[in-house]
Amino acid sequence: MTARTLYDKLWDSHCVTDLPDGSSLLYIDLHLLHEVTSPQAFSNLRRMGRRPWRADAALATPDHNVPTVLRELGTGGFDDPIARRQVETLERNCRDFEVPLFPLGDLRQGIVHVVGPEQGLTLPGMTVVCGDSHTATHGALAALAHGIGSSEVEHVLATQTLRSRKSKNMAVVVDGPLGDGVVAKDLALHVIGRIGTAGASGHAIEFRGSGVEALSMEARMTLCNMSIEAGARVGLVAYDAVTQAYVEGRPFAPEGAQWVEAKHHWRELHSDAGASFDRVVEVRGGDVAPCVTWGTSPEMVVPVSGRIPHLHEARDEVQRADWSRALAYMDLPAGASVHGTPIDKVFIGSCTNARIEDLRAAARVLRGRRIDPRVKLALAVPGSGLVALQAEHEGLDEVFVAAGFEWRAPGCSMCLGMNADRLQPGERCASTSNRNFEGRQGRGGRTHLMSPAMAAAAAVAGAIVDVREL
Ligand SMILES: CC(C)[C@H](C(=O)O)[C@@H](O)C(=O)O
Ligand code: SF4
Repeated sequence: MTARTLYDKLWDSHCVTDLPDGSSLLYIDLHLLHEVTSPQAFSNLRRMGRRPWRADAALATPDHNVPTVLRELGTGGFDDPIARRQVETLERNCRDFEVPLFPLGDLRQGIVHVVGPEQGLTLPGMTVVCGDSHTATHGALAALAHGIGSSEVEHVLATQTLRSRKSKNMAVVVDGPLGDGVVAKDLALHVIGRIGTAGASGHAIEFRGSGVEALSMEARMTLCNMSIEAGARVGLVAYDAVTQAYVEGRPFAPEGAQWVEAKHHWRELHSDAGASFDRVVEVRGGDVAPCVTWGTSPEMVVPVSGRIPHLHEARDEVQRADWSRALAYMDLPAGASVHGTPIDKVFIGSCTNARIEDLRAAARVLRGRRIDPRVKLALAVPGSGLVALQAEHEGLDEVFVAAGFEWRAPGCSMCLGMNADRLQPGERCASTSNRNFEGRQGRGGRTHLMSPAMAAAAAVAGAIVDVREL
């Protein structure tokens, strides 16, 4: 048998049939839903008199537009009528269609991409979809996971299958461990800086090599989460002892004889020796530095000791125009160093960096320190109620609050401008999220993407600094 990649194996084991137009029908094991991309799907089902094919293979939780303070319906936080209606609609749809829901107030509620793995709903070898591009996150567990559109949400609900086209295989091979103070977020930004935001278009990325094997599950999720920012729909990491240890004992993970059998199957979830990749990108782990974006795309990124490029360094006219526009929007001069750029707000959260390890990393920097008076607002937003509980158990909330941060309730929060947590026009934010396009965190807001420890360091310094020097 020919050697197959992990992606090939996952594809083959879920392909129901190949269709005449070159696409295939894939069986979907887990369907995650949130309030923004599901209403239309449910209302179409209702109109057509259809029921979900397997409601128990779905899980819904509100995340994008939930307030992170005063969350009860009827209190001040929920003053946006559209947001409120979407959350109420999700609750009603889940009730009517018998789809399991972790509602607001449930300790298990949170950002879907934090909740799925945390609950053991996302398991190795599965296909996982959600009406959300950052579904790639779940690929860290050796699952074939990607975002789908609203009409596909309806299709998956009705049939438990998805029409899909196979991507090419790409390997990002990380040789050797990351240096001290350098984390998966830096690696993701480093790779995107090298290959660009379209660099992995049409490919499924498998992150591999000793530098990836050394990463924790949380870190692997951060890495896969940002595959979409490199143009890939899918990010993957092979199953190994780290995956097994993470999954074991989670609420929905298999138990007893099923656990033993599952482990046996999961052992195959890696690319065969000799499997060929259409594209290979090699990174030396030790070459990666803490990274910070300076522009309005994740590829506009430099090491924190680096400087913003000069316009004449652009590869062509198109890039020059993009850089010029980005610099005007960000109000930064070409050629300047990013180090020392003053910031107004700090956001530690999102499906990229709101897991327990991320909060621990930020708290380690903040312990015994205060945020700089120039910082108007610093938010720490755990990715789920259970992450919050764990953090509180470890006293991390107290570290954040003592440093001057606000400790908020779980949701997407300031990752995107869909709830009350926003930047004001012109404000500059050190953010652990994944997107920095114009207006992403609020109209006129300026985003600098970085790791949790770097964001914490920026909060303390009131400016972008290298966490390793703090
Ligand atoms: C709202 C949702 C469809 C969107 C996505 O697909 O990614 C959001 O999560 C984002 O990060 O921009
Ligand atoms: S945290 Fe941000 S990136 Fe993740 S799902 Fe929410 S809005 Fe999208």
